[in-house]
Amino acid sequence: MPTWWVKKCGTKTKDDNHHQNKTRGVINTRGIITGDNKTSVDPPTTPSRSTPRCSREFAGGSSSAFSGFDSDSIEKKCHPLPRPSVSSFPNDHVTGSTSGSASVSSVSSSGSGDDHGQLGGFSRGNCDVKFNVVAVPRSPERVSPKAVARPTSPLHNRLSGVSLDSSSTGSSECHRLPLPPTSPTSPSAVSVHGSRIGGGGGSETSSLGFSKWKKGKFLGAGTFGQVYQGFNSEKGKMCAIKEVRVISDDKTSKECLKQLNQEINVLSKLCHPNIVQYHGSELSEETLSVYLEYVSGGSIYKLLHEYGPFTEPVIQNYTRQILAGLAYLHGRNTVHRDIKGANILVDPNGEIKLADFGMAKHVTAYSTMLSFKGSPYWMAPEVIMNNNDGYTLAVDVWSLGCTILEMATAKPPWSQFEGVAALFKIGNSKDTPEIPDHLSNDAKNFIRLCLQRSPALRPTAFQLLEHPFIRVHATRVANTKDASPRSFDGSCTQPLREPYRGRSSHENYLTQPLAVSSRVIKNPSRENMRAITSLPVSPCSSPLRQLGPAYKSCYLSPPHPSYSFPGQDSGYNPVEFAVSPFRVKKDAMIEPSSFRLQPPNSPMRSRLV
Ligand SMILES: Nc1ncnc2c1ncn2[C@@H]1O[C@H](COP(=O)(O)OP(=O)(O)OP(=O)(O)O)[C@@H](O)[C@H]1O
Repeated sequence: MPTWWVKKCGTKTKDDNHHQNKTRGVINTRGIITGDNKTSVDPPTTPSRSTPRCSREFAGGSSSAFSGFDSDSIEKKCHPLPRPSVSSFPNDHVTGSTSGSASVSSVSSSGSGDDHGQLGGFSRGNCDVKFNVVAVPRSPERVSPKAVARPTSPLHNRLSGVSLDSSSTGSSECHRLPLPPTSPTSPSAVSVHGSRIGGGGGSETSSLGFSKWKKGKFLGAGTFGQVYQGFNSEKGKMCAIKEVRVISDDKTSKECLKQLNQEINVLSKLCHPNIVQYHGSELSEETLSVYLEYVSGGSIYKLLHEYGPFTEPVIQNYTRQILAGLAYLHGRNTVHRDIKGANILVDPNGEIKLADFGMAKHVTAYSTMLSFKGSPYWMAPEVIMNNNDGYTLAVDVWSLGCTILEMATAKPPWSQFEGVAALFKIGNSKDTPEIPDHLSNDAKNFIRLCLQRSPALRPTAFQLLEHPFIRVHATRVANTKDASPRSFDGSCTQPLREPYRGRSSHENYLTQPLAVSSRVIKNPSRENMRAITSLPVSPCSSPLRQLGPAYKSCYLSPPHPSYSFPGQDSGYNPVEFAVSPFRVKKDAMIEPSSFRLQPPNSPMRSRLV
């Protein structure tokens, strides 16, 4: 074990943990909601939410302002829906549009507009394929091929009044267009924008220009939209279609669009075997749809819910892959901000796919995030105690530690605490979550490293790839002659695919992280953290420090899972977060009961008001 692991570990004994546990109070569970089990529910036919279920941010005012998509950072730049751009594709890319339709580019995850260019050289099958958000005509008779050549096009009239300014993006590159679904519920999706989708299968647009992608069964509802299976009846390929209804004068819709747009902006630049692949997006008169790689196994949360805690080899295997995805993401100075079991998908071969990038954010060397985003139980202390200090990529490392505990126990850490009590415990105590005794020393050490309260002390995702807990497993996989997946026990799953051009081996991929442009991000030090503290004041600070007006319009992330087991009072109350307003009042720190339960069908999961 490298010495720095030991140094960083801040070795804790079992007794320490035991002592910490004794100091905790336990607040009972008040209810359970379904998480991924939402899939069994019929999808809503309308957005129906009068308020966002959860925007997962505390940034003031952002929930209602579609202009200025992201109010969370000091960058203060928008995350616009892409604006129309000239369509200059060859024949196989665009076959029709209307006077009211537009091909619009999706660029810039954060408005910072820097280093994404480095993605250009990477490819994973279909990764060189880019798509646009496409405004689709409402009815077929309005299709006019001439419209395709327009240099600009008005945005969808449903989005009038909504700032979709993308001037900050500075991109005018043309993207290939996605295949829109033809759906019984989406009669407008008749304009065809041919492109490859789902792994470089070439154009899947019929000669008539009609999409072969059909919206299929409802997979589940997230905070900001519904997810359906998509099927191409010609190719037999599947995708996941994430959909948000477009209602221009509806705050919920705006918030959902903002969030989905954020996801498009980030995902469209990523290409990695452990990150759900973005295929394209499409704006119709009624919906904004995002086409994603379909991952049929469901989320880690769902697996935990159905099968119980994972064994250590599985945890090792999954953690290695999550880390690989995170290292790639962080190498692009992008932070996920909502790492948790519910946002990590597993394919039938046990391959991990990070998903749900609605919270993801690009950070630069000169900026950091100051808003309050994420899911409470997986949230890093510095996020909760966001007292103008800001935070960086290390928040994902903390959340990874929480996710490992989640995999080991089928509960998130701190689940014995409710609402503000949990936030307080994470943000304002010196405790660390209990680490199950049955885990190996390597696993415990790894978790402790991730859960160091000081973000500066947390290893980076790159460094963690070298940890014995990961290395042992990675070596075992690399040495496996028959690399095909044989079992689901974590010991013999498919090795990571070659993700980048020019990289020759899995080992190489694991051990040679991409260049990180920011010193702050690559190896956050105290010095860097000090630099961060000099940044402008956050519009929204910690809910534990200042329970004032700044929290109006701020939202907490839904802690998706309903971890509760027979005879077990976890204290983790998903209802609080999943369906009820999460009200933080001045007395909330003292009186957790100020979190009020809402009717189960309440549209909003959690919200600070
Ligand atoms: N690419 C995908 N392939 C298969 N299923 C998916 C895919 N993306 C999402 N899902 C499923 O769709 C459902 C909704 O996912 P979504 O990411 O919108 O929200 P979530 O992560 O469940 O919740 P939240 O947005 O509140 O974090 C989940 O059950 C998820 O497992």
